[in-house]
Amino acid sequence: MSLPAPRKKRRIHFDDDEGPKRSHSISSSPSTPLQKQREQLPIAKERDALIREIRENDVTILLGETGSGKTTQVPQYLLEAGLAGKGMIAVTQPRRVAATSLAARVAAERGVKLGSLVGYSVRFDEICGADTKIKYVSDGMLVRELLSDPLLSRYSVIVLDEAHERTLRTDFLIANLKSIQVKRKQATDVKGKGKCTSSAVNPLKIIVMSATLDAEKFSRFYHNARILYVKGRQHPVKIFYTAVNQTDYVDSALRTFFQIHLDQPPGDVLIFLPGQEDIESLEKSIKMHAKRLPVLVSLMYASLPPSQQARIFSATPPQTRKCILATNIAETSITIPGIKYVIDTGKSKEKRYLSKDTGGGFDTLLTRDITKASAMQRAGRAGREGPGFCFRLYTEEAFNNLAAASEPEIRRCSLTQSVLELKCLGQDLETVEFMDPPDINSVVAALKTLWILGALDDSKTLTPLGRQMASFPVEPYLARIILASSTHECTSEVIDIVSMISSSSKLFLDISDQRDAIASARSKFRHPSGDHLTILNTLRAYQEMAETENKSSRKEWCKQHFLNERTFTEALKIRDQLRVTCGRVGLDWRASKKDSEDPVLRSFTVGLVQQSALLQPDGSYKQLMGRSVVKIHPGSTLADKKVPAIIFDELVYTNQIYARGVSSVPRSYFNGATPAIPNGS
Ligand SMILES: Nc1ncnc2c1ncn2[C@@H]1O[C@H](COP(=O)(O)OP(=O)(O)OP(=O)(O)O)[C@@H](O)[C@H]1O
Repeated sequence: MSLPAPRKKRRIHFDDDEGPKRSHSISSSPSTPLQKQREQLPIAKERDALIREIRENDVTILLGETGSGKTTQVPQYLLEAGLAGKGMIAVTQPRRVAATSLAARVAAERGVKLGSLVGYSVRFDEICGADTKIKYVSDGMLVRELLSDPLLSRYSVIVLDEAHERTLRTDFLIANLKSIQVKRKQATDVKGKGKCTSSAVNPLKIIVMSATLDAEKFSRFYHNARILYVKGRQHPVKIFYTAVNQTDYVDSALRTFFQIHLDQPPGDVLIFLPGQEDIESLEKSIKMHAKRLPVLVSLMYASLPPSQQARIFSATPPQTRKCILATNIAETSITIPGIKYVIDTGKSKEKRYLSKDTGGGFDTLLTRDITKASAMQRAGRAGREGPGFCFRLYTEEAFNNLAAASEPEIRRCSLTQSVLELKCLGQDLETVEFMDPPDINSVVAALKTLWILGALDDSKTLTPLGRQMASFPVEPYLARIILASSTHECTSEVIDIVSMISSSSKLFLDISDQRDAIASARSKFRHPSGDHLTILNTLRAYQEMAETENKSSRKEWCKQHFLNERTFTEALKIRDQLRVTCGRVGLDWRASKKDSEDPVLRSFTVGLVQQSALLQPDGSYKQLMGRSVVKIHPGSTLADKKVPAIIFDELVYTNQIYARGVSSVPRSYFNGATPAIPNGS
């Protein structure tokens, strides 16, 4: 893509185009002790009143501007006031990066080692100890704890942070905490009368927090709970809108970045874009134009490995401006030191369930306009250490027309895992009191999937297999594959592949101008049946090499084969956890076959029966269960091949529907795979 020189041409005009003045400087001094910083936060003035209210009320809804100090301070106030009692304080976060970085910050504020008094727990990673009292936890992890401890008896206080995001897991917790609180209260009353032996008798306090929340709605749900407002923000953020709407938001972001870079005082820049592709394209353009003007570009999106995401928090070298290109995963909760300028494209990707009626039957990501709540959260990432500036790449009128808040995930995402989790708790999605009830079609689709996987019987009752599936920290279909591998005696191989699939980073690096070199470097791993066994071959080759080679040779080996080493390291950690879970459910993960091709593919077919397609006479592939015609993704080892039947990990919806992570299987594998599957096509 050729781009105009950003400075001279097509300057973007903002409504107040004087822009931030050069005289602005960041006010906080690096030598300021953390304690002093704490005392200066707006919430500090309200500390005593807050504690009093929380002590008196079972549920508190707390609203305060971004950066006012809710997330880092409230848990510490609770601890200092003795409200944790003998239990712990959990603070939920919709995103893992927020949970890990907040725990590190609060541990530093208290002068303790991370994992002692303050810890965190996110999927596949936990740093906590016996003396942990404040635990930052992803909402998904707290849901998992619920499965083994239905009264969450280890916690005295649960803080639901960033509740406005209304993730499926947060909604799940909002609903369950309401009934848990009643049960624990009853237990306390009974114990008071000397009749109870339960240890989970301490009452539970619930605190719901956000900067952008429909507080009245939450209050009504929790029996008119008390709403508290923390006034004020620590530093101002000046907002600029474009004079006219921008059609190409990547190009506009590029030009706005250089307007800041060339004209404005030091300070790092955070740019919000919808997805990885836009981020990579903007990264290239910035690097191309910034040759003589030092810019350090860092990236932040969900599929980047956690260790790489963490780089955005590292210090900016002197005389350099850091520019972080992020999706909405950097939108809430986190403080990125140095950020003074935010550029908001006004777009994000939103997960949506495409129903079978529209040719789907799967979750997909669609680029959409953000909401007012998101715009405010994005602006709030500036102005955390000093005055900040937010450049919105849309007009003020467009902002006024944005929806106030996004539709809750429960109304737009696949519910399969949630239904399974509720079943394990003895509940039904249809009968649980949610803040917003789910769409009945999504409930039916989830029940059907679980029945096909064998997690539910004909009367929608949880089967022993379903309970085993819920024990695994992966999607139900992957858990089903692992359990099927026990029958086919290939659990070792299957867990290897499932771990690689579950890793958050892409294994195969794709560099468009080196396609031939890539194909030849990786040809030795290629398995004729497709991607699943190719992944296994690649992992085996990596492990064999890693046994004898040092760190730098391993890195070189990965580079030569265009592979992402982080995928291997992350997958090996995930594998450890899956092996432990196998042990817990009585499965021998060491089970392995010499010739594993057939058993592995049979196991995968059991879990992927809904993610399969059959070759049609016209050469296209049609979903076995569903109406979509799908194409094999160009990145697959089976791209352009015609095989009678395929199974795949996921569907990607662009201008076509692509199947990704594809293997070829004989049609006969589907016979009897489930009672609902028709024979052949
Ligand atoms: N990692 C960090 N490095 C430097 N300062 C930090 C860090 N974390 C927090 N702070 C400081 O503490 C302030 C309060 O942060 P906190 O996350 O508690 O605010 P909040 O009210 O929860 O905001 P939000 O709603 O945006 O999450 C920040 O504005 C910043 O000044």
